[in-house]
Amino acid sequence: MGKNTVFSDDIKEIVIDEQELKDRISELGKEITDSYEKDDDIVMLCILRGAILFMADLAREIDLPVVFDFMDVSSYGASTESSGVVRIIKDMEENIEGRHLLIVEDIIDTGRTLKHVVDMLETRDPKSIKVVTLLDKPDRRVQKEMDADFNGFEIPDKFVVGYGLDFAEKYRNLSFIGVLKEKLYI
Ligand SMILES: O=P(O)(O)OC[C@H]1O[C@H](OP(=O)(O)OP(=O)(O)O)[C@H](O)[C@@H]1O
Ligand SMILES: Nc1nc2[nH]cnc2c(=O)[nH]1
Repeated sequence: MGKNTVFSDDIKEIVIDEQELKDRISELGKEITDSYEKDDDIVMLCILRGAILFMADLAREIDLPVVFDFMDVSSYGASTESSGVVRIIKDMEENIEGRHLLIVEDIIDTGRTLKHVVDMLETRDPKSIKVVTLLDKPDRRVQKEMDADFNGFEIPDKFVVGYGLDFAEKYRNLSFIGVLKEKLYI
């Protein structure tokens, strides 16, 4: 398991290891770079808190000038099941009217969080909205139309932690994506 030995006893399974994350994020950076023009005005919006590590690594693989912004949104609380109620805890700061918006998510699960964020930001008249997600759980989608423009990995219907994703705020600093042992959810 290498780093993060403090969590070794908690992990049942590694779903995506550190090298696989690195390689795919590098490819995503190229795909995103190729999808814009060199002089496009792009705001990269990190959806806190889960997407923070992905945003940091992805931004360095995008060969375009980008502006960073952050929005804190929460729907899971300390549970592994979405509450269905999406709360905006902190709005973004940039004015996105007439600019290209790239939303950076760690995971699209039911799609409720993304739907809420996209619907809200569309009213601010950006020139375009694209979404990049590291992980996608298509089997869990409630909001069927909520697919990303760029998608790192499709994963099965398992609650995952690591590389930004938490369970009750823990495990975000794991360098891989994994599944916890069942006893920890009790
Ligand atoms: O597609 P959905 O079912 O809406 O789930 C996806 C959202 O759930 C997680 O956020 P969470 O509310 O756990 O906040 P966090 O990123 O601060 O951990 C994750 O970061 C996504 O934003
Ligand atoms: N940590 C974590 N947060 C999520 N939010 C939606 N799905 C997930 C998941 O599998 N893991």
